[in-house]
Amino acid sequence: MGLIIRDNAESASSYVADYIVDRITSFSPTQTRPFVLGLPTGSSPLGIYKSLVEKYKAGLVSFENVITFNMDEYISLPPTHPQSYASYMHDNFFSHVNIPPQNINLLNGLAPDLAAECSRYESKIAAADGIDLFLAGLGEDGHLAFNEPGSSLASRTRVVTLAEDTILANSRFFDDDVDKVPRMALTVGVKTVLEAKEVLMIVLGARKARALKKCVEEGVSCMWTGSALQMHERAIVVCDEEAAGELRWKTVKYFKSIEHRESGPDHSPDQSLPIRNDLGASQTNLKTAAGPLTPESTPKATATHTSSSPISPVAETAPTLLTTSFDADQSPVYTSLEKEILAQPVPKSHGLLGLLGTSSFPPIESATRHSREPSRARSHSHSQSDGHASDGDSETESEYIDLEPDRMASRLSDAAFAAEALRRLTPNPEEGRR
Ligand SMILES: N[C@@H]1[C@@H](O)[C@H](O)[C@@H](COP(=O)(O)O)O[C@@H]1O
Repeated sequence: MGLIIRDNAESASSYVADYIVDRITSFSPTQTRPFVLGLPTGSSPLGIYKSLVEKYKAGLVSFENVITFNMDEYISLPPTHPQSYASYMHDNFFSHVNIPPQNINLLNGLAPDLAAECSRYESKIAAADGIDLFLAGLGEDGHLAFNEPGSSLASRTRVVTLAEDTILANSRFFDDDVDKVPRMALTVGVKTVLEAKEVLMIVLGARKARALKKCVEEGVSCMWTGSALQMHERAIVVCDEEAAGELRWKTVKYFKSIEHRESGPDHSPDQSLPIRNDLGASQTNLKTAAGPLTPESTPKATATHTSSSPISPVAETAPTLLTTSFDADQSPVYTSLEKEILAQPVPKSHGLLGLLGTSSFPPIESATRHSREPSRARSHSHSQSDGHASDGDSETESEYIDLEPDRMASRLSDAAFAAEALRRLTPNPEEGRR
């Protein structure tokens, strides 16, 4: 899972809008091969819709061959109700762009058979060959779409009962009257979202900080269904500084650093946008653990090994070392990050110690009287208190230090080797200086 942190809601929204436009245009959708976009509602995506409308009006993107599937809808609100998600989508997006009405898919919260409505929706997504990019928001209680705490991570489109927290949070759209908020809804399932080829989640504002922390830094849990994105191989969370407010500094530093490392000082943040490449129109961005690759940072016509496992921020650094790209002379082609890593001195110690770097450990020191004394003292007082003497208890402190090399050398059968061992195992010279 990638995490993009922007200073404020506006720049986070603009990042997402740029990302979506880039995805659609690089896909080059046609009537027979449309781009399938999953869409959310709520206050968080409003800036994204505004920006998409502006880009459409500026001629930067067309929605003519885009099919949309919305995530959820309240049960019992007619589509014309100002707070229905159908109205929301019409007012904020659909009525401002060139998407054909037949390409718009919304759940019908008034359907006579709600279970059949849910099956119809899943079948229609499947018939469209799945969702290419699912844009999502995050509820204050960590919900993804309307998958409230406790929802199965294998859930599909279905009828749900809203949690009290959600009813309270969404009452702001219903004149702050909780009684006006519908109690039930239709929602795509967690699995429906996870089956999208790519997922982008927008998270804005301090009131989402706890949920974001739960979803990014803690384990995958049905109690915070947004955390399920950790299991998606192409999921990116885009948040503002306020939403990032409860993340650990280590997490923030890590995700910001990999963005910087990929873009470098001469590149703008837009460098993190998906690549347009010549590997085929449907080729999605080759995103390494260090963030989406960029045209400049990726040599043309090279294949890059990518990581596909849901891994922790710390573990994610490792796969970036394994680019398997070769130029015409069969020499490896490294990214700037890999060159940086390869330029680092090779650790001198062995195995795991070497991987961790020599500076992580203090130099190994020989045992001294100072370091042995406490354990001896503990052992001695213990034997006195319980009244049982062990073998070693009859030894004095100086006997213990002096006799240890003798005992080890005497176990060697080869006399010459034992003598050599004895010579080496003489007590620490520091002992004599004390
Ligand atoms: N069903 C929607 C969710 O899909 C959305 O993610 C959430 C967040 O809304 P907001 O962005 O207003 O906080 O709101 C509703 O509950």
